[in-house]
Amino acid sequence: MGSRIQPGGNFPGDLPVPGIPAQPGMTNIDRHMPGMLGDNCYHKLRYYMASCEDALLQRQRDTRNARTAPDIQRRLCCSLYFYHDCLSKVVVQHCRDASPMVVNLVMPENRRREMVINCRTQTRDQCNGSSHFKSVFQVVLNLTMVYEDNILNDKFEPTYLGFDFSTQQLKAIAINEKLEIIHQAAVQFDNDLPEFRTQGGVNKKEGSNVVTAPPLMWVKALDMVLERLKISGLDFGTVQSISGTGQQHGSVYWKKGSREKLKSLNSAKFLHHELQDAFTLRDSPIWMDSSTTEQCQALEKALGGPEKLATITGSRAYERFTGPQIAKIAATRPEVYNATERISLVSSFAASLFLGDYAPIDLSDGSGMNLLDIWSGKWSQICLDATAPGLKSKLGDTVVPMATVIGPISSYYVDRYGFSESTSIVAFTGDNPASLVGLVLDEGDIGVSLGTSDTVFLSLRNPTPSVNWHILINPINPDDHMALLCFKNGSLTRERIRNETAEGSWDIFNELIESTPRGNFGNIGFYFDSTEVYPLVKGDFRFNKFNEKVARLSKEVEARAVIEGQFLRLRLHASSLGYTEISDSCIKVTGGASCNSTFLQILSDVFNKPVYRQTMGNSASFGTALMAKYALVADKISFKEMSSSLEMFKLVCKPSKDAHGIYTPMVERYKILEDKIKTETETNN
Ligand SMILES: Nc1ncnc2c1ncn2[C@@H]1O[C@H](COP(=O)(O)OP(=O)(O)O)[C@@H](O)[C@H]1O
Ligand SMILES: O=C(CO)[C@@H](O)[C@H](O)COP(=O)(O)O
Repeated sequence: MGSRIQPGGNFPGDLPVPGIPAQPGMTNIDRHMPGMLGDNCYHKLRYYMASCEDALLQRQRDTRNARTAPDIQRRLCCSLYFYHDCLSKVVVQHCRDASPMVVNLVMPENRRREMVINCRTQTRDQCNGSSHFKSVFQVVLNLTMVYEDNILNDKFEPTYLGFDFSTQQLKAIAINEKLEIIHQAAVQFDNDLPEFRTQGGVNKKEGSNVVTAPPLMWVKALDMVLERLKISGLDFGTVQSISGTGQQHGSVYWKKGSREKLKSLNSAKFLHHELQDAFTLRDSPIWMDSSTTEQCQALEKALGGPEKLATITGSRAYERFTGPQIAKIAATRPEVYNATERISLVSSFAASLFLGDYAPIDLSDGSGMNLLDIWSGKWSQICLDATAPGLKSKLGDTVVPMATVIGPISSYYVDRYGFSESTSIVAFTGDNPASLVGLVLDEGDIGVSLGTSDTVFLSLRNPTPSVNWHILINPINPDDHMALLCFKNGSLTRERIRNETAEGSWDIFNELIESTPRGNFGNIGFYFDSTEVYPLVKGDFRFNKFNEKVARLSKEVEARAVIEGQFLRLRLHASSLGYTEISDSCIKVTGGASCNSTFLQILSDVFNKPVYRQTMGNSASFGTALMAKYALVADKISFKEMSSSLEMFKLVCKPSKDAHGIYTPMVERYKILEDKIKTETETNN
C-alpha cells in the first residue's frame, strides 16, 4: 500500500469534481499549517489515508446501483461522510492529538469542497441514523464554510477574546471592534470532563471542609474550549488580544522546572499532555474551602488583630483567601511547598497558559489573598512573613493592573491553532472584578452575581476598610477600589431545594414560588450546604412568623424561603456597604441564575430597586473581552468612552408597590435570626 504514494506525487483522492479543478495532493495542512502535526505523523497519515480513499472510491462506484437522483445524491454524500469518518480514525490512531479541526485540515481540498457544495442538506444521520457523528459532520461543514468565507475570500475582522475559568465551567467570548459578541463557547467540568469526577466543578473531601479542583482539568478544558471556539467559526488569526478571569482565591502550585516547560510547549501535543507533570499539588484549594481557621487566627494575631489586617489588605483573614491557604500548605506539607517554583491564582495560572511563562498576578485578584497592601499595590512584607517563608519569590515580585499587556501569545497557539504571533496577552483577573467591568457599573449601582456563589459588589472611591466586607483594588482604575460581599451557598443550594421540592425543574420550582405570597406568610429559611462565609455555619434552619424554629415547611413555602432568605441576606449585608433604599440606583444582575425572572422579581422586591439584566451573556468573560480590547487602546481613551456605545441592559423587574412594607421589617427579623443561629453554633462548638 505504501508504494502507491510517492513523495511529492499525486494523492489518490484528487479525483476531478465537476466544475472544480483538481488540486493534486494539496491539503490544507500543506497550504496553511505546515508542520502542525509534526513530520512523522504527517507522513504516516498520507500513507494510511490511501485506504480511506479506496473505500471512498468503492462507495462511489456503488452509487451506480441507486435508482433515483436523490438516492444517488444521498449515497454520494454518505460516501464522503464515511471517508471523513475513516480519516478521523487514521488521525486518532496515528497522531494522538486528533480533533475535528485536524481531520478537516487533512481532508483534500477537492473533497471538502465536494462535501460543502453537494451535502449542505444531507446530514450524516440520514446515512445510518447515528446521531453520534452528527455534530462532527456539522463541524466539518461549519469549518469548511468558515474557511471559504474567511480565508478564501480574505475577510478580516479584528476580534478580542475573554475567558472565564469559573467554578463550574470554562466560558469563552469573542467580541469584535463594535464590542458585539460574535462567538461563544463553554466547557462544563462535570459533564464534559467526567474523568475528573467533580461535582459542580469541585471535589469535596468527605467529613472535612477541604474543597479542591484539579488544575489539569482546567488545562484540559482550555484544549476543549479552543476547539469549540474554532468549531463555532472563530478564525484565531483575527484575535488581537486575550484576557480572562478565574474564580477568586484558588491557588495553583507549579513544580520546579515548569517555567521551562511552559516556554517550550510542543504544539503537536495537547496542552494537558504537555502539563501533566507540571504541578506539585494535583488538587488546588479553591474558594469553597474553609479548612484554614487555624491559619486565619494565626495571621490576624501576627498582624495585631482582624481590623489591622483589614486595614492593610482590605479584608480580615478569611478561610478561602489565598494567604491562609498557602500558610496551611507550607505548614502541613512542607515538601510540596519547597518543591513549588511558583504559586499562581487561578486567573494568573490561566494567563500563564496563554503566555507560555509565569504570568503576574493582577492587583484586583491579588486583593483577595490577605497578602497585598491595597493602598500601595505591593505585597505586604509583614503579611508575607506571617504566611510562609520565601513567599515573595514564589508569587512573583510584581503585581500589575488589569489593563496591562503582559506579553505576546505563546508560539504553541500560533503553531497549533493559527493565532497571530502578535496576539497580546492582557493580565487576567478574578471573576468578580471582571463582572464589575462587564456590568459597566455606574457610581452607586449595585452588581449582584447569582453564580455558584452569590456576590454583591460596587465601585468605591474612598473606601473604609471593615471586618465585614472585602475591599479590592478596582480593575478599571487601580487608584479606585471596589467592595465585595460573597456568600458560598448560592446556586448549588438553590438546586438542592429545587430537586427536593420540584422534581429538578426550574419551571415547577418557579410555579411553586409564585403560588405563595411575598413575605411567605412570615416564614424565613437559612440553607447552608457548606459552611457559610458569614456566619460560619452549616445546615438548614427554618423559622415561622413568631421566630420559632420549625422542622419543615411545605414545598411551596420552602421554595420561596430559600430564595427570599438568600436575597434578604444580600440586602442585610449590602447595607453595611452603603446600600440604602432611598437612592435612585439600580441593581445590575449577572450569573447563571440571573436568567430566572421569578428570582429577579423577588430580588427587586427585597431590595426595593429596579433590576436590570445584562444582555451580553456572562459578564465575567464579557468583561475580560472588553479589557482585552481596552488594554490596547488605554493610552488613547478611557474605559467609559470605549464602552459608552454599549446598550446591554434590559429592565426586567420593578419593585412591587407593597415591597417596602413587607421586606424592610423582614430584613430586621433576618438579622435577629442570623445572630441567633451564629450564637447557637458557637455555643455548641
Ligand atoms: N433557569 C435557571 N434558574 C435558576 N438558576 C439557574 C438557571 N439556569 C442556570 N442556573 C444556575 O446557574 C448556575 C451556574 O451559574 P454560573 O454563573 O454559570 O456559575 P459559575 O460562573 O460559578 O461557574 C447553576 O449552578 C444553576 O443552578
Ligand atoms: O469567593 C468568591 C469571591 O470572594 C467567589 O465569588 C468566587 O470568585 C467564585 O465565583 P463564582 O464561580 O461563584 O462566580
